Amino acid sequence: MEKYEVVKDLGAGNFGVARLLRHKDTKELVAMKYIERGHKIDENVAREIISHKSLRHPNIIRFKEASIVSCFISLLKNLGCLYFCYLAIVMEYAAGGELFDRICSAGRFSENEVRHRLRKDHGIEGGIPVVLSLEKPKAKLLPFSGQSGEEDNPSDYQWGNSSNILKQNLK
Ligand SMILES: Nc1ncnc2c1ncn2[C@@H]1O[C@H](COP(=O)(O)OP(=O)(O)OP(=O)(O)O)[C@@H](O)[C@H]1O
Repeated sequence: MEKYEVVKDLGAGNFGVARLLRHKDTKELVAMKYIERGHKIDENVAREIISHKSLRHPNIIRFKEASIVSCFISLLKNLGCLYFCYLAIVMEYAAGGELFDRICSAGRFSENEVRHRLRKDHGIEGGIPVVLSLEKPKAKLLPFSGQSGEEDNPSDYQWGNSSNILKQNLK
């Protein structure tokens, strides 16, 4: 992980924080997600990593690598140190931000826009019935590589919880 330098914090989720990093040699931007863990990665996490690693699709954020990082934090007055251990997952950076924020600022998307997005980004033709049957998607989706750096490209965003938001708006 020494090959990356920190650019900025991206945000925090339920399980950890994400940071934007730059590869020191190639200058490639990546997102790194830190999840606090014990010494071992249990077999469920290992299975998640293996399945994410095997996903290769232009609409799915690309998994790059994972490793364990650890640090000691000194306590005051020689009380000793605390040891923290994190699972660090390096993945493709989605430069366009959160779809959730776009929905919030747009208020709601028109049916045409939803249809267009589902067809373009998810490859879903019969859009709305399929969205209504979706629970939270298992993977974060984006249409094409998020590394274009084009902040204004509405395609390069995280879908995260968006199917739930769409469900609420379409009721
Ligand atoms: N690959 C990425 N590219 C760009 N930004 C990202 C990426 N992954 C995470 N982020 C940013 O970091 C924030 C935290 O991400 P994280 O995946 O930890 O949580 P989340 O998706 O918001 O929620 P949850 O914990 O339920 O998965 C996100 O809200 C997003 O803004």
